[in-house]
Formats: sequence, C-alpha cells, structure tokens
Amino acid sequence: MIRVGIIGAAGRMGHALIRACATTPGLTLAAAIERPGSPAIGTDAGELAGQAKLGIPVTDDLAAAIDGIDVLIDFTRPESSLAALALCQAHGKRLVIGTTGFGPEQKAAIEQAAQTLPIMLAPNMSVGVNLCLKLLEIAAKIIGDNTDIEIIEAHHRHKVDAPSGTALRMGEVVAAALGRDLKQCAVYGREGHTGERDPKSIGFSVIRAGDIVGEHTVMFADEGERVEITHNASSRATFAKGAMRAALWLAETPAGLYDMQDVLGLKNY
Ligand SMILES: NC(=O)C1=CN([C@@H]2O[C@H](COP(=O)(O)OP(=O)(O)OC[C@H]3O[C@@H](n4cnc5c(N)ncnc54)[C@H](OP(=O)(O)O)[C@@H]3O)[C@@H](O)[C@H]2O)C=CC1
Ligand SMILES: O=C(O)C1=N[C@H](C(=O)O)C[C@H](O)C1
Repeated sequence: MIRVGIIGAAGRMGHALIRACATTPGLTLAAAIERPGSPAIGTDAGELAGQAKLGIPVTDDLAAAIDGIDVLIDFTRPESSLAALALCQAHGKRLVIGTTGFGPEQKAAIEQAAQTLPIMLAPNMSVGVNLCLKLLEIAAKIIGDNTDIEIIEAHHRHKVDAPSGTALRMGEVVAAALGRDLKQCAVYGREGHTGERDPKSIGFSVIRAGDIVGEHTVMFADEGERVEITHNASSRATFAKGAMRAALWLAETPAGLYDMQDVLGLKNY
C-alpha cells in the first residue's frame, strides 16, 4: 500500500483528492495537511471531504507527518508548494505537484530538486487535456503557420492565477511545434488601438466567472474556416483521478522531473 499525503486538504482540489484516494486501490491516505490557522485543522479528512470518517485528522505540521508518507500530493499555492518541496527533499519523499502559477525561479527550484527526487509536475492531470496537448502538436505542425492561433480559457471566480497553467502549457506546446518562443510571441489580452494582428503571435483570452471548473479552447483560424480543439472539465474528480494515477506511477519511478504525458505514456506518440 502506498501511503499518500495530501496538502491543501481543505481546498476545492483537496476534497476531490481525499475522495479519490479513498477509492483508489493501492493507495491509502496517511496524512491530510492544511495551512496553520485553517479551521479544518483537527477535523477528520473523510468528513471534511463529505465522506465517511477516515480516522486521519487534518494537521498543519507537514514536518511531523512526512515520515509516515510515501508520496505527497500538492494542490495549493506556489509558495506552499516550494515549502513542501524543501521538506520532501530533506526526507527523500516523492512529490506530485498540481499547483499552477509558478514563476521561472520557482520552476528552476523544482527542476533542481528533481535531480535527486522523483517529481511529477503537471498543470492539468485530466486524460482529456493531455490528449488535447498531443492533438495540438499535430494541428500546429499541419496548419499552425497558416492560421491565427488564439487560446481561450474560462475558470471559476476563485481562481487566482491567469492565464491558467493549462492554457500556458497549450501555448508552449503549440509554440514549440512551430519553432516559436512563447515568451516572444504571446499576447495576453488586447485593449485600445492594437494595430493589426501579428500573424506569428499566440493570443490568450481569460474568463473568470461563477463556478466554471475549467474550459480551454485553442483556435486555429484561417480565412474561410477554423479548427478548434476544446476541452471542458465538468468535475474536479477528473483531475483527482489523474493525481492518483500519477502517485501510483511515481511510487515506482526513479528521480527526475516528469509530467502527465510520462504518466500516461503519451511522450512517444
Ligand atoms: N494540475 C491540475 O490538474 C489542477 C491544478 N489545480 C491547481 O491547484 C491549485 C489549488 O486549486 P484549488 O483547490 O482550486 O484552490 P483552493 O484555494 O480551493 O485550495 C488550496 C488549498 O491550499 C491551502 N493552502 C494554502 N497554503 C497552504 C500551506 N502553506 N499549507 C497547506 N495548505 C495550504 C489553502 O488554504 P486557505 O484557503 O486557507 O489559504 C486551500 O485550502 C491551484 O494552483 C490550481 O490552479 C486545480 C485543479 C486541477
Ligand atoms: O484553478 C483551477 O481550478 C484549475 N487550474 C488548473 C490550471 O490552472 O490550468 C487546471 C484546471 O483547469 C483547473
């Protein structure tokens, strides 16, 4: 049995992860962690997630809990992910990171830690989104240079980072397939007298509204036709299921930085 720790246990993803862990063969919830001061501290993790009691009280002390786990699953905020990463490094624990919004230095710290630690970092753990990343690579290679590429994403009102990690990854995949550098060609929103569209640009548009779980469309638009690749998530259970699959996979994998394409065996398609 692989012992899982979930950090961010009281969050939207935390609840979905606790439920998924309880029903995934081969995994057992060994620790549920929240930030100090959270009203969830001391509550039972199962009850917190709207399920039967699991006998695991939510704690704010990851340092004390870490020796009792094999894989830590983190869906929190970049600063807390980095703090958890340092503890995983100190204790040699595997880490699945679903958090988004990392800056370049934070990403570099994760890459560095992965030299000695197995880490799976993915902005989206759904099978569907990862299939879309493959489809985007093909579409970009075939029609990308002749079309205007726009990425549109929509999420719930509580989301704090924009564009979403998934939208950015979609942009990276498309840009790489076309030999472009996303840092140079990305356009984040438009306003005022923008001038005509630069044909080499990749545009991003962001919607934040209500309880939208996560919607992404990449548009390849020509004159007379356009192709759209869309993924709509209707439940966070899809991300949580992917995180469980990643934890099982990572438990058997040596040090290195992996993404969901590795977990799903999509790298060589
Ligand atoms: N990779 C993927 O497939 C997916 C990634 N995400 C990403 O996951 C992250 C979390 O999303 P979501 O669940 O909606 O966000 P929430 O805000 O609902 O949950 C985050 C949780 O982490 C807690 N937290 C913050 N700091 C700490 C800390 N130092 N120690 C322990 N817990 C902490 C928060 O507590 P408090 O609120 O009290 O501060 C909160 O309960 C985001 O970055 C999101 O983009 C989301 C869905 C899918
Ligand atoms: O914050 C969310 O909710 C989500 N975040 C991820 C992202 O930033 O891509 C994945 C998913 O779309 C939900």
